[in-house]
Amino acid sequence: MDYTEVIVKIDNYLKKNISEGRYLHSIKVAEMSSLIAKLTRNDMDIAYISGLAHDIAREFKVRDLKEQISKFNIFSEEFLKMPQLYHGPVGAAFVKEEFSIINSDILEAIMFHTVGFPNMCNNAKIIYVADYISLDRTHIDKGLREAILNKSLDKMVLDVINLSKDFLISKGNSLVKETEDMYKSLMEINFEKK
Ligand SMILES: Nc1ncnc2c1ncn2[C@@H]1O[C@H](COP(=O)(O)OP(=O)(O)O)[C@@H](O)[C@H]1O
Repeated sequence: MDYTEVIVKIDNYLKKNISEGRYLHSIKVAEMSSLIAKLTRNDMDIAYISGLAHDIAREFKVRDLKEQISKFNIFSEEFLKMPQLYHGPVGAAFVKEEFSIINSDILEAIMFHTVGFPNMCNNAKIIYVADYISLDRTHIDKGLREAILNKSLDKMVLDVINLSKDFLISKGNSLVKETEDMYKSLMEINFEKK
């Protein structure tokens, strides 16, 4: 895969098809993804491409998202009740079709970026964290961002799950099963073996 060519194609698509605010967010997530990949010794180009494309389907019509989610049979009932979560899997299918991207690390990262998934690959963990702590996210201050970036990748993910949980609880909502299961699997890896 020619990374530069793919980045230019996705960038051109985003500039034409999504709002300016969402485009700026996509660039910031791409930059943060690449930084996290560097810090955790993962592939920076793969992370950048995934971050850039993660929200490619965020502004698709709800009717289209609903129509396409039926292709996926891995999501929980709770997830399926929330069309605002569908843009991950639908976006992954879209980049495969539109840009012939077959790299599974990229597709998995786009697919699971909003709620995560148990045992997802490192690149997917990177995008999950980057989407929450990118520089355009005003609810994260510099100190908290730096504290998260100083941790191992799994502990970054655990921090983001905890922050999302607090946020959702404050709004009267809760984490979907995918995120809860990811939390449990990470706790087993990080703490049970001690
Ligand atoms: N793990 C989760 N469980 C349940 N709902 C979630 C979870 N993560 C995000 N949400 C909700 O899904 C919606 C979309 O989230 P997201 O795509 O991260 O928003 P944004 O447009 O800010 O990128 C938000 O309303 C958010 O509260």
